[in-house]
Amino acid sequence: MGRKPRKKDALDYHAQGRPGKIEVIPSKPYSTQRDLSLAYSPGVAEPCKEIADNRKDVYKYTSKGNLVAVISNGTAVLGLGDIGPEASKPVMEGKGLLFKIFADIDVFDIEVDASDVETFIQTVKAISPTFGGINLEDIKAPEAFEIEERLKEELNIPIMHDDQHGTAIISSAALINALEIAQKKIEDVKVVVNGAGAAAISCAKLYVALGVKKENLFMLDSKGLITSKRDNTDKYKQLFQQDCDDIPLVELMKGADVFLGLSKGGIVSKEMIQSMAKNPIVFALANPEPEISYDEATDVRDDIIMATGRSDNPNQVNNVLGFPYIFRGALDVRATKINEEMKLAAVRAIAELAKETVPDEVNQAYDELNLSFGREQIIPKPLDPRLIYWVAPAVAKAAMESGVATEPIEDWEAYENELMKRLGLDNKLMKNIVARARKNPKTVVFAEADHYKILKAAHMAMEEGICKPILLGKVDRIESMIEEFGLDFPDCEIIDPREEQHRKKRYEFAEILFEKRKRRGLTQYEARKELRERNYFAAAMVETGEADAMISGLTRNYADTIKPALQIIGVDEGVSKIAGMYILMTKDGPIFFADTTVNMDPTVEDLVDITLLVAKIVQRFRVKPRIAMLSYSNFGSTEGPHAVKMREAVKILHRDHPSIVVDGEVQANFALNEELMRDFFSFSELSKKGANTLIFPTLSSGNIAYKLVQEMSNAEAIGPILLGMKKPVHVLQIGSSVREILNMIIVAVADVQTRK
Ligand SMILES: NC(=O)C1=CN([C@@H]2O[C@H](COP(=O)(O)OP(=O)(O)OC[C@H]3O[C@@H](n4cnc5c(N)ncnc54)[C@H](OP(=O)(O)O)[C@@H]3O)[C@@H](O)[C@H]2O)C=CC1
Ligand SMILES: CC(=O)C(=O)O
Ligand SMILES: [Mg+2]
Repeated sequence: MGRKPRKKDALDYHAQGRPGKIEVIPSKPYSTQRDLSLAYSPGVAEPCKEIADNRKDVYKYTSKGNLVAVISNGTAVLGLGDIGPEASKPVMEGKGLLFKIFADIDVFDIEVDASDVETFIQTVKAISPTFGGINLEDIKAPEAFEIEERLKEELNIPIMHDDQHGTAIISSAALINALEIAQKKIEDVKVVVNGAGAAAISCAKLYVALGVKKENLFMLDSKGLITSKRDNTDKYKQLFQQDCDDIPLVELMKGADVFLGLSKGGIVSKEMIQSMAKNPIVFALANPEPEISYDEATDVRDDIIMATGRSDNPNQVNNVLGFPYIFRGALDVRATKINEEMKLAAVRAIAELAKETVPDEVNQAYDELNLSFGREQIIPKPLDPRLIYWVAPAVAKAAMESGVATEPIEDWEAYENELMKRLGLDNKLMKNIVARARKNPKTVVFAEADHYKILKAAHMAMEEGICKPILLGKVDRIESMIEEFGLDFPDCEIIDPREEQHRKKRYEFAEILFEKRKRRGLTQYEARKELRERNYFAAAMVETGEADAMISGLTRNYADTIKPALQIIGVDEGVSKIAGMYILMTKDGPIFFADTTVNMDPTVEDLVDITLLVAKIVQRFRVKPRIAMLSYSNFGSTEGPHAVKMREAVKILHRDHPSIVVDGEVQANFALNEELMRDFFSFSELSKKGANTLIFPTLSSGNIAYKLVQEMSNAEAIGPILLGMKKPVHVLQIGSSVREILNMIIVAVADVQTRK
């Protein structure tokens, strides 16, 4: 389980580079005079006139149909309370990010300085023509109810207050499944709802609609149980009032079957959980701190079915499972509202999806062998890619059946394909690798731990639960840096191999080196001397299994760093060449580049070996490699030596490894564009789907290419990933950033985990 992020890291994350989390990117060409005259005056007048004649054409000529406003006035931001519109902006940008990555919906986040209902409503109404939908967020009750009701009546685009309905939908899906596991009937259960705000009241309403009896539902606000005897409640709270005197939470919890917390963190005790009925269902959903932590609650009851709103616990009951897909479905049929039928369709879809066999990629993302429906899987995981094509079509269908869809879908198969495409592949690879790494962290030895960037990246990886670091370097220097930068490495070994206390270990390691090199001119004395050097010591730790992987290279040249690892660990069986690969995280998915770091001018045989190494690692990352052997020539169009050697390598690969999808020699634009391939070279496998793996004729072409792509498209480059070593050794580029080092650690851990 990952630790809570440090305050500084959270602040740096938001402040670094372009501040915030969202930017606007043009979706049309804009580089020529002609482009500009189409994009703006005079060309832009044409769509304006069309829309003036027919308002609906705004969907045809502008981004409205895929643009949602996430709007808040900052009066109930997470569980932080009324912190104002500016302070709510990080959350709203965060929602925008989630809308984009999970459902490809564009978002403008809008923070309105208006806590009075009327001003807020008028503001939203005035800006509503811009948007295809409106997601109201973090507005406190009871104002939130009136705001949503009025806007729904007065506007005819989908509007949803996420904290009310998103939460109600997800927690209802979770409740249905939890009750099934607990073998309890919804009409019999006693439910305690702590909190009587926007989220709690909406959840309670849906629970009652699903069968919970009102007399069995006890709701509390900050002043106690909602009863008919109180005069400080409002009409929304009164829906759930009990005709009795106040009963404190601690008493209400006794014998309760379900606890739903939508209030604030840390107000439920272990004793309260202890006092609940058999198989208690506890949804402690306050953010960021739940009413009781997952660990505390599961500590006292083995029979508990426990959920929180957090991503670092099993059963994340959070509206992120709902709002992206509910809006996706609503926008795709151009629904005029989000109605009860659509919400119930989402509940059913989410509840049912949790019972489906979990695809391997979801298991891999969470490093589980077999996630399956049960106490720790009452709802789907947020990274489950099926959510979009389960929930959005269900919502769209319900909109059509209930008569609020204005653009009905006819071809459902095509729609589902479109949804899958929308999801893209962009950073799924990394998300999956990180999630897997966190489940099974490995020991990584850092040969240059007395460098701030290494310490920082190692610390971040340790905090993320990705690795257990071993730090090599001058101990006093490392310790003073740890102190200076406010880091903290509990239970972490810090070793200076030169120190006398490590002589015995050094000599043991030296024997390994001596054995391997004694017939190549190395004396025992020299071997012992070499082991004072940290790269030798680190390599020996990996060789003996004291560490799982090694990372070095930030401060020394590549050849000097790799030599000790080659001498002590050596290359993998059957491997004659090592090679270096980069992963470029493009918006169309990861593209693998090789060889970018080791072989200057590979021969045909070298190219075959490199291709096989790359194919293997790409498969280990659970991506099916589609390999292009790149050139300036296409399938024999020129006879230059670099074109010929790529062609020859393809011949050998086709002959000896027919199962690998590889082709060439081919130019890069053709390799990456299946349509272009189809037009000219439809005989090639790459015409079915473009390449995701690029092999270059020389080190300079590979190295230049990845750096160009990295700089010009802002794609994140991960690497160089060293291929062909017997054990995981990864060599950084001199001057790598903290982020690049962190990515390398993640890859190193994945390398350990995916070796047989
Ligand atoms: N996991 C998820 O998906 C979601 C979680 N939430 C979380 O739910 C919480 C509430 O959000 P929201 O409904 O939007 O906010 P609101 O401001 O509308 O409601 C907050 C409610 O909590 C009550 N409350 C505060 N302190 C206590 C207490 N000590 N005991 C009992 N009740 C208390 C308030 O009481 P009073 O009425 O007396 O002021 C109020 O009814 C937040 O922590 C939020 O992060 C919200 C949406 C989704
Ligand atoms: C998850 C969410 O929307 C909230 O806590 O407010
Ligand atoms: Mg919210």
